[in-house]
Amino acid sequence: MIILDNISKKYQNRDKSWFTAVEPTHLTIEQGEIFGLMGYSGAGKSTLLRLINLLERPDTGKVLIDKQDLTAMNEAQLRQARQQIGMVFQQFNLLSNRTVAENVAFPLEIAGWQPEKIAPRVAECLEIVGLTERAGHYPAQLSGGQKQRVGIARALAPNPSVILADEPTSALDPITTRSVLACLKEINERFNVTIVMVTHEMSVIRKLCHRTALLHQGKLLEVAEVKDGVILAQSEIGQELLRDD
Ligand SMILES: Nc1ncnc2c1ncn2[C@@H]1O[C@H](COP(=O)(O)OP(=O)(O)OP(=O)(O)O)[C@@H](O)[C@H]1O
Repeated sequence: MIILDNISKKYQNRDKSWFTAVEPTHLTIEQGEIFGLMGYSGAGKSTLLRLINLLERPDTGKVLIDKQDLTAMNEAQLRQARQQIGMVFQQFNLLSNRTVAENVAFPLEIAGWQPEKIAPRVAECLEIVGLTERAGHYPAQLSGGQKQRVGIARALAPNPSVILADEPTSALDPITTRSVLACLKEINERFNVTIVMVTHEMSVIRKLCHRTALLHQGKLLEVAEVKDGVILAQSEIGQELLRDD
């Protein structure tokens, strides 16, 4: 369902030399999977995630989602295709001057939903994440876990087939992390939404993911299965990451 075909990304350093953040990578992520991207800091995890929805443009290769080639699209087509792809951020990225309900409504307004369809969809999404009671509150009045659940409701609102999550629980304590992971898992199971998630927390991969990619210095070392909460990594770096955990 998501095919990354030979994608790569370089950045230019201040001295004009080039730094490769993601080496040419081929990766297939199945519909309905919860797929992890793990690796040490600087491995290229966030860059790879942002290449999936073309927040970063790849230098080489193609990104195919549901057989649509995002890399071949013009801006208008890409805007349309991105409605299939929600995003959840480590620091939530909520609009502080909008209420919870207005935050969740935001992507629907941008996508041009008919006004009368927005309120019921917002109510539905807030119910899914357990925040119906907080609809009229502002982000500053919420706990970190509640803010992240608003972020998840916002990502879910346009009915995406894919949610990209960049360290969604890194700013949260262990108990709040558990409830946010349960929320993501429920969304995956109920709506068959594919979730691709960057995390440096092995426990998050163990609890949630079906498979995980292991990245190191911009290279995809392996794709490991997660079976009964055990990450079946074969590579040396994979073993090391698991030992350090
Ligand atoms: N916009 C940019 N310009 C220049 N270099 C960048 C840019 N974005 C990322 N990089 C570099 O690319 C490399 C990979 O970064 P990336 O954020 O993808 O890694 P990561 O695995 O997510 O790391 P972390 O766990 O620390 O967030 C890093 O060395 C980073 O400094």
